[in-house]
Order: sequence, then structure tokens, then C-alpha cells
Amino acid sequence: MVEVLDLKFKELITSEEIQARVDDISDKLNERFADKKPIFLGILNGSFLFIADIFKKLSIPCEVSFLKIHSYQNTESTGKMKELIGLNQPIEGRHVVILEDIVDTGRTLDFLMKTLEIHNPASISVATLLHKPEAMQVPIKLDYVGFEIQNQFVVGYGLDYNGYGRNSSSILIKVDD
Ligand SMILES: O=P(O)(O)OC[C@H]1O[C@H](OP(=O)(O)OP(=O)(O)O)[C@H](O)[C@@H]1O
Ligand code: HPA
Repeated sequence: MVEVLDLKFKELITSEEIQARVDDISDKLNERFADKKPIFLGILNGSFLFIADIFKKLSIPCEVSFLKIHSYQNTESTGKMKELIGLNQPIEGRHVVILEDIVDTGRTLDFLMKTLEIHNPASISVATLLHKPEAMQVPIKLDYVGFEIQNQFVVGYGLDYNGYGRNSSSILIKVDD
């Protein structure tokens, strides 16, 4: 059992399992975008480890840029998207790949897709390490998913509970008291 602030967690996905999925997703991205010079958009903060691990495995010509969007307080989405760092690079005519740590309710991604579509990219694809199918409130196509998980709060590998827990190399799931 691991304590993060006032909550208890246990291991759900090991570091080795994460790295195996990162390798698989990177292989698919290398193949799919080989001649497309894609731009990867990492969504901070939660995705910073996923972005770094994926990016190291890319062997194709590509760029990376970052957006920072925040909406969670405690273990719930507030539904209010705070865009703390916005798009600072032209994406018109570019193949964009969003890198997310988790798609939970889908609200962040929905907000992001609408924001990006205005700039007329050639395509938008989504790669996420985690997905909670039962929690989705907005239907969005996900192109690359590391793991589908149950509808329970998780931390680790970049994901946080009120800022803490990001530094676990495995994904931890909340356990009830
Ligand atoms: O599908 P949703 O319900 O919208 O949840 C997914 C979003 O929530 C988290 O961000 P958060 O607001 O916690 O900000 P952080 O990444 O800076 O911790 C996560 O990094 C995703 O961006
Ligand atoms: O389960 C979660 N854990 C941490 N951050 C999150 N953001 C959306 N869902 C989650």
C-alpha cells in the first residue's frame, strides 16, 4: 500500500508493462507518420513522462511542443479548462499527434480538439497512455491507447493527486478505506 496525502493506493500497472506499451505505440507512430513530419503536442503536466519516453523512441523527422491545461481538483474534474500554456506554434496543414497521460471524462480532449481544429491541421491523432472507457462523457476517437482501466482514480508515471504522486514509476490505483 502507498499513501499519497490522505489517500491510499496500490500498484495497478508496473513500470515494465508501461515501457512495453510505450515501445509498441512508438513503433506504430514511427510507421504511420514516417513521411509526414508530424508535430507532437504534449499536454502538461500529467503527460511529461509519457511524452519523454515516447519521444525518445521516435526515429522519424518530427517536432514536439507543449500545451498546459488543468481542470482537476482533488480526484474530480471541475469541468472548467484552464489553458495555462496555449498553442505557440502554427499547425496549419500539419499532422498533429496529441500525447495525453489519461483520457477520463474526455472533457480535456474535447476542449483541445475544438481549439486545434480552428487552426486547420492536416490531421489530429490521439495517443494516450490510459483510458477509462466507463468514465467517458464525450465520444472521441482515440488512435493509440496504452491501457484501458476501470473507473477509479489513479496516480503515478506523471499523474497526480493534488500535485503529489507523479514520481511513482508505476501506475497506482486508489483503494477504498
Ligand atoms: O478526460 P478528463 O476527465 O478531462 O481528464 C484528463 C485530463 O486530466 C488530467 O489533467 P489535470 O487537469 O489533472 O492537469 P495536470 O495534468 O496538470 O495534472 C490529465 O493530464 C488529462 O489532461
Ligand atoms: O485518475 C486520474 N488520476 C490523476 N489525474 C487524472 N486526470 C483525470 N483522471 C485522473
